[in-house]
Amino acid sequence: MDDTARGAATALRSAPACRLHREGPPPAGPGLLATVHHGDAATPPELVAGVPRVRLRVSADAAAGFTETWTAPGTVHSGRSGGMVFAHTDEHLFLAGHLPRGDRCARAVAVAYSAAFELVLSLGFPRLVRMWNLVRGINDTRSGTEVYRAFCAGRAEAFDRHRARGLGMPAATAVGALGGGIGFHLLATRSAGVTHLENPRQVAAYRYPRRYGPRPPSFSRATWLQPDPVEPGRGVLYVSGTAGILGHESVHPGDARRQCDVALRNIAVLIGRANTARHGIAAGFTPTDLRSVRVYVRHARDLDAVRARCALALDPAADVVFVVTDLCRRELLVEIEAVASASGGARCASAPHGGGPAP
Ligand SMILES: C=C(O[C@@H]1C=C(C(=O)O)C=C[C@H]1O)C(=O)O
Repeated sequence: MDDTARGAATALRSAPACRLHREGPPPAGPGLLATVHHGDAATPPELVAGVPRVRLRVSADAAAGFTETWTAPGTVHSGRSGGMVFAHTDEHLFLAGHLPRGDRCARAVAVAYSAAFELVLSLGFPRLVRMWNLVRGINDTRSGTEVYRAFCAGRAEAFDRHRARGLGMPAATAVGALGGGIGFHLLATRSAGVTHLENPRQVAAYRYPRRYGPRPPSFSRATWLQPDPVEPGRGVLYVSGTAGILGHESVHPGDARRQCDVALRNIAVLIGRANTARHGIAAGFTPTDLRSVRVYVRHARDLDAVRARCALALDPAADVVFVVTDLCRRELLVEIEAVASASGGARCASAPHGGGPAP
């Protein structure tokens, strides 16, 4: 293969890329898999000019809105099925679905998520990489069970049904939303290497004890996507929403600043070389490598303190958005998700582990 052909082949074996835009939706470009608007209106996902469009209402402050675009190299095909929309290249799939407001019980979630997993499998993308779940009234207990707990029970049932067909639990986020019922979107891949990571500082979420709900949450702490089997050091690490939880317990109730520091330290250990090596991944990261960072804050009054703590740990060049919304446990005040990429070569292979403030 000459250099040009090798370059093209490498590009085609790349992970989906996320960009955050604060100035409204960007013009459509090649390889656009989806746009996700975080604004003042929630609508069921739709195809606009053949591109999946998700509109979420996460924040009361419309001025805090932003648009996220997902791109992947190659020709994009898109479609609709059973109220869901999707787009894929040969290698990567984006899929979005929605449950109306009245359907936040375990049964409805199990049905909707099972349908999504069926579609993922029938389209030929059996490796889940990343999932987002935006849940209206996530801490609402008026039905007798907290909405998040009912959501977890339904989602766990959907994973149970598909486990035998090889569907693993990917990195995920589940946070509150102000509009819609439950909106979800996901990334999956056909054949790229996928490794799900756990964090030595935290009990695996799928092993949380029963006191947090009848079924534990179904997600991994991070997922490493390695597009090319012969380039083990090149890939993307998708970091789940990470909060101030040690073991399985929320720490520092009422103190957003200290919860933020614990979340940052959790991420530092999760993505650090000691932990990635333990999972057989040939790249390691520090918090300054994080990009497409999303910081969810329960109360607007904590924004300044959380911003200041994040500024100490993150790279000044990182794209960071702050979203004010509810989180999966009432006592949690801050949660952080992000992406880290490695282009292969010495830098990532030798990156030190750790970084960020101590808990
Ligand atoms: C913060 C936590 O969980 C949150 C809930 C998730 C889910 O249920 O998918 C995923 C990540 C976080 O958004 C945690 O348990 O550590």
